[in-house]
Amino acid sequence: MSEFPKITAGGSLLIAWQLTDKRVVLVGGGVVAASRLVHLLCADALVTLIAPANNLSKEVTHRINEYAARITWKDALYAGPQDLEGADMVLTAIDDNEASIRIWEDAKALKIPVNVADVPPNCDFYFGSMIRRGPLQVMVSTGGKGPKLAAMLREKLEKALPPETEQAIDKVGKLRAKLRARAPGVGGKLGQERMQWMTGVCEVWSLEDLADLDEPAMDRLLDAGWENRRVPDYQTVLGTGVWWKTLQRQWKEDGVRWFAGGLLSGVLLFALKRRYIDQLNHSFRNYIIYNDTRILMLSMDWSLRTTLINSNFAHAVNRWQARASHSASFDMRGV
Ligand SMILES: C[C@@]1(CC(=O)O)C2=NC(=C\c3[nH]c(c(CCC(=O)O)c3CC(=O)O)Cc3[nH]c(c(CC(=O)O)c3CCC(=O)O)/C=C3\N/C(=C\2)[C@@H](CCC(=O)O)[C@]3(C)CC(=O)O)/[C@H]1CCC(=O)O
Ligand SMILES: NC(=O)c1ccc[n+]([C@@H]2O[C@H](COP(=O)([O-])OP(=O)(O)OC[C@H]3O[C@@H](n4cnc5c(N)ncnc54)[C@H](O)[C@@H]3O)[C@@H](O)[C@H]2O)c1
Repeated sequence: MSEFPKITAGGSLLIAWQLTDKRVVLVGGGVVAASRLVHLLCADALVTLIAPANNLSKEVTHRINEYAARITWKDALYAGPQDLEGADMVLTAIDDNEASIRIWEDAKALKIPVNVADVPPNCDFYFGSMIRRGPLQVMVSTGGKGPKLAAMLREKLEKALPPETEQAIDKVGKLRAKLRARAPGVGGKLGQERMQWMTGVCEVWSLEDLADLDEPAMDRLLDAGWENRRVPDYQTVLGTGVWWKTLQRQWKEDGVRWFAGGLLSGVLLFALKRRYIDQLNHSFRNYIIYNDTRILMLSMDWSLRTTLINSNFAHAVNRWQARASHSASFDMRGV
């Protein structure tokens, strides 16, 4: 058994190719070309699109207009190697096999990396199924074995990503830039310390904590943490503000349940009040005193109480009994 990880050969090299302002020639104007165009524009490439006007897909037409500054459109069929001059990458997505093979050969002669959609032997690199969440990009590749499965797995992974992923990455990016401003330079002891400290923050702070970082909190984290070469936790950096944050988070997570719970308790309380409290209230207010005995009368209305107090008691009780017999429950207690 080796202490080093076992190598699984036969895969692809998955890399994040930097295409900003590099020239990419894309041949074809159908739906596949449209999806290639999206990937290229997301990577800030400069695109030369070669495709005749008569078969342009709606999306490709839309992109040409939307990104006029980034896309140079040649309304023509692929003409030969001169079309590839100065390109850093070539992509084809056309329904003409022979033309595809010619483009592949021309690109090879010019040593330009090329992808011929759906023709694995004519690809220096394959596309994969992509997740894009702000700065986060995930590519699922099955090494050409099952593109549809790749797309389905991508959907599963997408659902598994925590919602604060994007923000957390953005905030870490800002924090790292601030850290570099305080401790500039490449390599050396300072570089080691910087990396150790950043690693510590990422390990100690949850994605949610990181996503919550604002400018002042970043400065406090750097003042208290980096300057002393230690990693304070979220609570320490936020101070008393942590209570407010916790409340906000719980509201975000559980707000709907809180609201429903509140509503339910309200309704329950209201019902209870009507059923018991009102009755009690009523009974305590509606007593009469007869021969020094306080007589409580439940569910007795005000008019009857007034009658009882103001008139002959026996007469009133008779009236009350008459009412009680077909309406309220009653109770008479000496208190
Ligand atoms: C991931 C994705 C990215 C993209 O292209 O942007 C992509 N194909 C996608 C969809 C897709 N492609 C096909 C189907 C039909 C169902 C099926 O066959 O499964 C579906 C499903 C659908 O359409 O839903 C047909 C197909 N594709 C290739 C062949 C040729 C062959 O296998 O020999 C054939 C058969 C043609 C035939 O039978 O005649 C070849 C390639 N397709 C690749 C990428 C590369 C390897 C990716 C990997 O390693 O997984 C590779 C090698 C080269 C390349 O094109 O770069 C995109 C999903 C985007 C998304 O939705 O997320
Ligand atoms: N990898 C994938 O995800 C995937 C999925 C489906 C299809 N495909 C393959 O990709 C290719 C394109 O698919 P599509 O659905 O976009 O096709 P499509 O028929 O919609 O479009 C083909 C485009 O290529 C253009 N074209 C044809 N010959 C040309 C040439 N010599 N020069 C310049 N432009 C030319 C046409 O004018 C048209 O705009 C097909 O070979 C298809 O099998 C790949």
